[in-house]
Amino acid sequence: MASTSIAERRAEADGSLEGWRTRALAFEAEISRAVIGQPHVVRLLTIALFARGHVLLEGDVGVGKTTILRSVAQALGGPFERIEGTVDLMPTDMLYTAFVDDDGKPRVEPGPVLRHGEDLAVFFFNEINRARPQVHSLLLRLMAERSVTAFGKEWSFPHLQVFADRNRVEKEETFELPAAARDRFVMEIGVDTPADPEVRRELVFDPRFHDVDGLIGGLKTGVLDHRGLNDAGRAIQASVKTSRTLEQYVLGLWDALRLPASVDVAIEGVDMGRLILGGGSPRGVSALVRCARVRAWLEGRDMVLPEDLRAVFAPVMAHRIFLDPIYELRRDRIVRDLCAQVFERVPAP
Ligand SMILES: Nc1ncnc2c1ncn2[C@@H]1O[C@H](COP(=O)(O)OP(=O)(O)OP(=O)(O)O)[C@@H](O)[C@H]1O
Repeated sequence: MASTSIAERRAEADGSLEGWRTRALAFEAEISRAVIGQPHVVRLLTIALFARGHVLLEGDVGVGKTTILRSVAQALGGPFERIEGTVDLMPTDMLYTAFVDDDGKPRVEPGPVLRHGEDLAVFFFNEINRARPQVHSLLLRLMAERSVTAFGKEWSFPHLQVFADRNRVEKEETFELPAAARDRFVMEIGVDTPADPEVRRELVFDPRFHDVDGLIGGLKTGVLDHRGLNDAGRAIQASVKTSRTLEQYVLGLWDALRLPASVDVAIEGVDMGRLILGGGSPRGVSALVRCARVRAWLEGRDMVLPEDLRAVFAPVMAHRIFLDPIYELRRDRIVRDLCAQVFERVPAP
């Protein structure tokens, strides 16, 4: 135990990528103390953090989405703000609050995005599909440019990570995110109820999991320094290599997504010739490679392998595939089959 912590401290002290990796694994372990049965989701969120991309979590009601995102914010440390999506939320509510104070004077105070100045580390948008499109477009700018204009000046948030969640059950009074907005999320991660009966038993019978504030409050904070993530992310991208054959493989996967019939992908009840309206932008495919590099690094390698692409493929690519509207209702199953078959049909190096 003692020797691990000395090794950890040494790794921290040298500030190298190996030190960052040690801390990234400690970060995952910390989150997994509060969030059980979701190692896959925790790994994907860590990859997104180091790929410097925003994330949308989607799942049934009460599967722990909020708990996961709050745990990430707690373990990361740094200023954290959260807003609830509602139908009457105005874009300006993200930026400032106007009210009449005790002396009857009008006052304007910074809202959640501006409250911590430019050091904001995590902005969590709860139930994003309950907010109206005007709010989405401000969020979009914040995500794409990490900046907003308010109080007559430009604010930039160089360390900002946006997390959003939406439940996939309720469709009443909700506003779907436009395709362009979804493309700005580096990943969309599906969260399901854990399948393991032992994990389910713990979730239901262990009172620790009934008290979210206690659960999250018990986590260490500042396991990663949010101010160093941009540099660490850049160093990972520069140091993890892709071979020429792997690059060919990525281009092959990309082609297969755009023209699935060309590699004999067949999905029951689907006319493969008309299924795809748009399949993966260059932004999407470069996000795939960025995330695969981070995944390789977390696994202790400096070379991307096909398994790294496979690990991040669906969360990075699925939401960027645009289908003919007649298939939208069956989207989840179709896109899952499509991604799986693309991997089967395109020969890996
Ligand atoms: N895998 C998990 N690990 C730890 N706690 C969990 C897990 N899944 C569910 N919970 C517990 O279930 C409860 C509901 O979780 P939470 O509020 O995070 O769900 P949610 O998916 O955000 O729900 P909603 O869609 O209503 O916002 C909390 O008490 C939380 O601690």
